[in-house]
Amino acid sequence: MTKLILASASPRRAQLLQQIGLKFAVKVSGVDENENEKDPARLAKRLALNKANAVAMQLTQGIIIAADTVVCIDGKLLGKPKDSMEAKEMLRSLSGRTHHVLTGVAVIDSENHRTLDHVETTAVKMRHLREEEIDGYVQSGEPFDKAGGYGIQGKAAIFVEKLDGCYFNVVGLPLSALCLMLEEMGVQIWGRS
Ligand SMILES: Cc1cn([C@H]2C[C@H](O)[C@@H](COP(=O)(O)OP(=O)(O)OP(=O)(O)O)O2)c(=O)[nH]c1=O
Repeated sequence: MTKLILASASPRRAQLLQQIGLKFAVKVSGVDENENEKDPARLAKRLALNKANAVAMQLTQGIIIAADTVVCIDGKLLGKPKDSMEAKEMLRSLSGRTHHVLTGVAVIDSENHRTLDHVETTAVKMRHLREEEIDGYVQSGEPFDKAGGYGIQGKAAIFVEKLDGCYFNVVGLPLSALCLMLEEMGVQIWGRS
């Protein structure tokens, strides 16, 4: 059976693959995420490809899965906040408005380097956030390893009013799109375990 390798340090991505019953190994790419690209979709795609390629180069067989999630509002990219002040600023900018979450996904067959990529976009509308809610949320520590400074799967669930698109894409891996890519790569999704 073809081996799957998740090129990610994100516990969320591992959990999402586990949720759909896939068995996989984890190999962290360690790629530098500082790319000089302002277009959100191009950035998410490039970083996903960089992560997948970095791991594919170290292997001779197996299908590599990598992803990168970015948050975008008013054409501005929001990465992971570096401190509380930045986390609060991000949340204030998302308050009462709709933003977009884009996840770039790359799937590479390390045997022949055949590559598939995809960018999935989800629109997320947050309700108005009161200043004390922003403070409390930032104090919880949840924002810091997450693009846009929030995790929809955690306490920030109560901030989300409406979502248009794939929920799992916001958490870090668009599962339905990913499975179509894996099938295109010849991976059988059902009956693997
Ligand atoms: C918007 C949002 C992002 N996130 C997370 C998903 C990603 O893990 C993270 C964005 O950072 P990424 O750089 O995409 O991923 P990562 O650094 O966590 O892991 P790796 O590069 O090794 O794969 O933000 C949530 O968990 N929930 C959310 O609601």
